[in-house]
Amino acid sequence: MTRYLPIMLDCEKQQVVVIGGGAVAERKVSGLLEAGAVVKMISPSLTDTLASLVKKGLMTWHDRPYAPGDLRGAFLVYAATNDRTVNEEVAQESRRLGIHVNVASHAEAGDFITPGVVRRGRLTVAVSTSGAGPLAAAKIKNVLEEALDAAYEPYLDFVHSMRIRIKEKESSAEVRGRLLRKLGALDVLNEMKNGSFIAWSPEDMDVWIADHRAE
Ligand SMILES: C[C@@]1(CC(=O)O)c2cc3[nH]c(cc4nc(cc5[nH]c(cc(n2)[C@H]1CCC(=O)O)[C@@](C)(CC(=O)O)[C@@H]5CCC(=O)O)C(CC(=O)O)=C4CCC(=O)O)c(CCC(=O)O)c3CC(=O)O
Ligand SMILES: NC(=O)C1=CN([C@@H]2O[C@H](COP(=O)(O)OP(=O)(O)OC[C@H]3O[C@@H](n4cnc5c(N)ncnc54)[C@H](O)[C@@H]3O)[C@@H](O)[C@H]2O)C=CC1
Repeated sequence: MTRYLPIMLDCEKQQVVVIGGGAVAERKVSGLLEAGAVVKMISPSLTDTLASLVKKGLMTWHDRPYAPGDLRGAFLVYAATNDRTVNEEVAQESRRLGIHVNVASHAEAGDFITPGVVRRGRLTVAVSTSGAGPLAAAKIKNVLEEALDAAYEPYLDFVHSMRIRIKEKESSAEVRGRLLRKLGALDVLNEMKNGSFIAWSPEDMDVWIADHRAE
């Protein structure tokens, strides 16, 4: 069994080449655009949704089959045609160029796979079965979708602003560490869940910081 390394990759403004324009490519593109990637698709046909993304200028499309040379300059590659041989060729060219590649038809030919994803603002939960059962991954994802409260989004926005403020204000690593640990223990998530949370002003944040600097 391949033990994949889960990492969070910053794809903002990075060019990603997707070969094939069917239902699978459409799903991969939706995740890529959400992550701010610049998508270039090469395929002799497109789903209606992909065609409308092209029309809106949200991705580019080359209306032809894959040809060697198409992957040059890519940050990542997705081989998502319904032709295993073509996907294989795409994987080989990616390898030669040292670009990581995802192969939709037979994952083992590529070197990364796509997890099911749940997002709540800054929170990302990714589910993978290491390729054992994509539908099982989707079902587990749905369980998490139900379980993860919408309040995680404002909660993490709050944690983020507090963390930035603490890092700006505190030059001592020891005090900073103490404050960040106390921030982690602050129970504002429940207040957000039950609607009793009152937003903190920058002054409120500074008062909390001053009150919690000491051991
Ligand atoms: C290995 C992986 C590689 C990759 O795609 O990156 C892969 C591979 C393959 N999937 C196949 C089939 C299906 N995949 C789905 C759905 C999803 N597949 C996804 C991921 C992955 N699929 C990666 C592993 C993830 C993990 O670790 O668990 C999800 C989670 C994420 C996403 O795609 O965005 C998304 C659900 C998202 C959601 O709903 O939220 C459905 C259901 C549907 O289409 O509705 C079916 C049909 C039912 C079935 O076959 O089970 C086939 C067989 C092709 C054939 O032989 O015909 C292969 C090829 C192979 O097994 O090598
Ligand atoms: N990884 C995953 O999540 C899943 C993978 N699959 C696999 O992925 C493959 C693709 O699935 P779908 O998108 O549903 O197929 P599809 O038949 O809807 O789309 C295939 C696309 O590839 C294009 N294509 C064909 N030859 C090409 C070439 N030489 N160059 C560029 N583009 C080319 C077609 O024009 C079409 O747009 C399936 O054959 C299956 O093996 C299927 C389901 C889920």
